[in-house]
Amino acid sequence: METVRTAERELMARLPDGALMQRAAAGLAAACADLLGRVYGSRVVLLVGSGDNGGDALYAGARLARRGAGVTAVLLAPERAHAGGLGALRRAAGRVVGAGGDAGAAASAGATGTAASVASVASVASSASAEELIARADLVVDGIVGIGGKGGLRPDAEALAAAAGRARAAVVAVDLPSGVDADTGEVRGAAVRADLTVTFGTHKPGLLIDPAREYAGSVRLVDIGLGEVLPDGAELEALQHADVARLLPVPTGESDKYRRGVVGIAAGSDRYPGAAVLAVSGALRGGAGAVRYVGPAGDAVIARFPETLVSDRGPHKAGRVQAWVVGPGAGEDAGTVAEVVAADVPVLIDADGLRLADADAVRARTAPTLMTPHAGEAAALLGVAREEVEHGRLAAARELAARYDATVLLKGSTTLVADPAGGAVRVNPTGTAWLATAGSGDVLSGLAGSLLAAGLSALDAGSVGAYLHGLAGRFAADGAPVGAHDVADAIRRAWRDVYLD
Ligand SMILES: NC(=O)C1=CN([C@@H]2O[C@H](COP(=O)(O)OP(=O)(O)OC[C@H]3O[C@@H](n4cnc5c(N)ncnc54)[C@H](O)[C@@H]3O)[C@@H](O)[C@H]2O)[C@@H](O)CC1
Ligand SMILES: [K+]
Repeated sequence: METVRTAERELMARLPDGALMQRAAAGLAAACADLLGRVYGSRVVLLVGSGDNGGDALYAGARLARRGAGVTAVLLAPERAHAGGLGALRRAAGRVVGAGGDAGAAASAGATGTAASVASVASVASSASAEELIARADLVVDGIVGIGGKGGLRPDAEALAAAAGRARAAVVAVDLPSGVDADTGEVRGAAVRADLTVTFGTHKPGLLIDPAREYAGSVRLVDIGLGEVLPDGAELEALQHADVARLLPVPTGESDKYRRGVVGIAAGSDRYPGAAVLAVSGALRGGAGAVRYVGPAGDAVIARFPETLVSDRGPHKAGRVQAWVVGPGAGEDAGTVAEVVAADVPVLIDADGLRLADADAVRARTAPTLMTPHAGEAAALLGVAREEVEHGRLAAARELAARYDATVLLKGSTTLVADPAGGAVRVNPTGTAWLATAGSGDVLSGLAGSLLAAGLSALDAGSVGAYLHGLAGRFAADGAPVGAHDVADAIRRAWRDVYLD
């Protein structure tokens, strides 16, 4: 968040005092009003911490109060609440209570002057009343902590977050849900669960990554003018349709099947022939001109996809390919994995291949390598618990990329693609929970491998593959369970959706 803070400081220096906060509060109040539908007569509770995040909430609350909402601010640290915001709310006839505070005492505090006087009147109260207010509210605004938050929520804040979670009210988070890490998406303790997050200036990386993404609800960005001062080189980026359309390999008049790239699939085993069929099904839809299959499941592959070039000799002898995919359903065939890893073309390593590949051999490769672990596989490679990866996806993807000197596509609730050279990590925006189905990863590895063979870089092949795969998953599911082969079938529709958009 240092980049955001620096940009804010730079912009603030050029603007009148408080201008940014006013922009933020105006956007926040508008989003709250949209969510409420009818502002007049609605009950709004503001959860107010001791920083500027609370200030945003107070100013937005004042705007809602002027439009006839009944607004009550619950102050976590009455003596340190944003004084200007508190004054504005008071002038708009809003009420103020301490976090443990009772509404009656604080109503009188609201009539008096400074934040300090609020502290003196509201400190006696029963903790039930703040929670009762929250229970009766139509809307709860979480201004406990924003990008200045450190560590998990403190116990009094945690109690308010829990009360908001139980309430029937809609919950709007200011800038980010309090308790989530804005930089990494990590959630290490209690955090507010929001229906909507109104974030200022720029998308905070954490809001795009699970588990934080789940806490954020839908995210609305309010432009406060930071764009002009934010440096290029964000830490995260998400491809859009137009980006993907530009990257899709499309044949020209000069193309023949070899120029379009041949992808080799070394996958499947006697025990798991299906993995080979699914990887080939993805590869056939990825834009390569031909798919070569090497392994013991040739009959099953040919039966389903007669266009596949099947070989039962090892990868070395299978004929020229522009990229290899190795690992899906490979069982214990370490020899094939080693042969592919030694090839001097781009290689995608997935599933069993990740376990079987020799780390030094992967690092020694000179052509690009794309590794596609899910959280469990990534955890095994890193030697940590699976939860460690799930809670810190960004760090795990970066760490693996650095250790293996490979591009890493970390699959899961939020799919990330990290390059070993550093630079922005790509977050896939198209994922869907329906893709958590057996064999879906095999389809993705074939698809991304095909894109590699067609000439995309490992970063582009991984992120375009994940994008199409996610979209295909959505089309295939359409609200009902899907099998991996349905996803493979829907890749063509996803491709058209992107390309013809
Ligand atoms: N700087 C700017 O130019 C702008 C900032 N804005 C708002 O200001 C926020 C940042 O404000 P601040 O830097 O004052 O920081 P915050 O308000 O995010 O939080 C800092 C305060 O919270 C307390 N705190 C820290 N960790 C806590 C925890 N775990 N539990 C409970 N309390 C904790 C600290 O003691 C400190 O007083 C942004 O998120 C945004 O909402 C907006 O008004 C837009 C403009
Ligand atoms: K917040």
